[in-house]
Amino acid sequence: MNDMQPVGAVVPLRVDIAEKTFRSAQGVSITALQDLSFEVRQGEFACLLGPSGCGKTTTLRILLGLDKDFSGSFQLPEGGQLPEGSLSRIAAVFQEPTLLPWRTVEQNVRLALPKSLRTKNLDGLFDTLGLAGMRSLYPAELSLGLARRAALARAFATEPAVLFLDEPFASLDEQTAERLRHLLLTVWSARPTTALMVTHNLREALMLSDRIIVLAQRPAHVLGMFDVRLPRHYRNPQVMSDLSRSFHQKFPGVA
Ligand SMILES: Nc1ncnc2c1ncn2[C@@H]1O[C@H](COP(=O)(O)OP(=O)(O)OP(=O)(O)O)[C@@H](O)[C@H]1O
Repeated sequence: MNDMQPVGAVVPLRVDIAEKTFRSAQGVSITALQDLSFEVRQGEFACLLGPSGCGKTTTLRILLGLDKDFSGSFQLPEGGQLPEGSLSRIAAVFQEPTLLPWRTVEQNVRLALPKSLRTKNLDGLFDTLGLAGMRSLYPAELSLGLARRAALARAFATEPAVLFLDEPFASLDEQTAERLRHLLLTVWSARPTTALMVTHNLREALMLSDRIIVLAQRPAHVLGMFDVRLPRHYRNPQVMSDLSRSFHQKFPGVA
């Protein structure tokens, strides 16, 4: 667990999805999730790790309220100190940064805020993410890495109770991805909100997580948990290699 006091959440993220089946017009059914149950504790950073096509994105879409056609239930973190006028307790970062092309970086971030907070001081957040000099640029002027940073800034600016990330560093070169992982940790550690990130990168999961939720092949259900109860600054290359070995002993053939 992180050392900082978690903020913004007083209940865990609790997921109990009995079943999610996609049905095509031709009558073909694909059951993506079955008996998927797990919990992410308050202020914890968890990763959902599983093979391609097992149902990770489907799970996030349900938790984000984008797909209501499933059986089961879930509970999102709530409560805590909501900034006055705040609308959203949920923030999400996707593979595609989904920035509005006709708005600057700063406008993209501020538009995610409730009206009463649009003038909030964001200097610290932009500085932390290395975006201080990019605030007036338009998305088309940004590299992919910078656009992902802007998407992170937009998510953290809202001070969410829960943060969902769906492979936010996919399709970046490894050096850029690594820099962004460190930036994500820095900005998250300043205000550790409950976070659930989808990845199929074990190293990334071991570096970022308090806990890894390991999913089986489709239909997704939990194979087991791997807790990384070690402060992140101790996770040097040797420790990471030991963690990776322990993970493979516990989950042979996964990742
Ligand atoms: N709208 C849809 N209609 C039909 N099948 C779908 C739909 N969306 C997803 N699926 C199927 O559900 C299964 C789970 O998909 P999902 O995208 O959740 O997997 P994933 O674990 O996120 O994969 P990846 O790691 O490759 O992104 C896959 O077999 C996929 O083909």
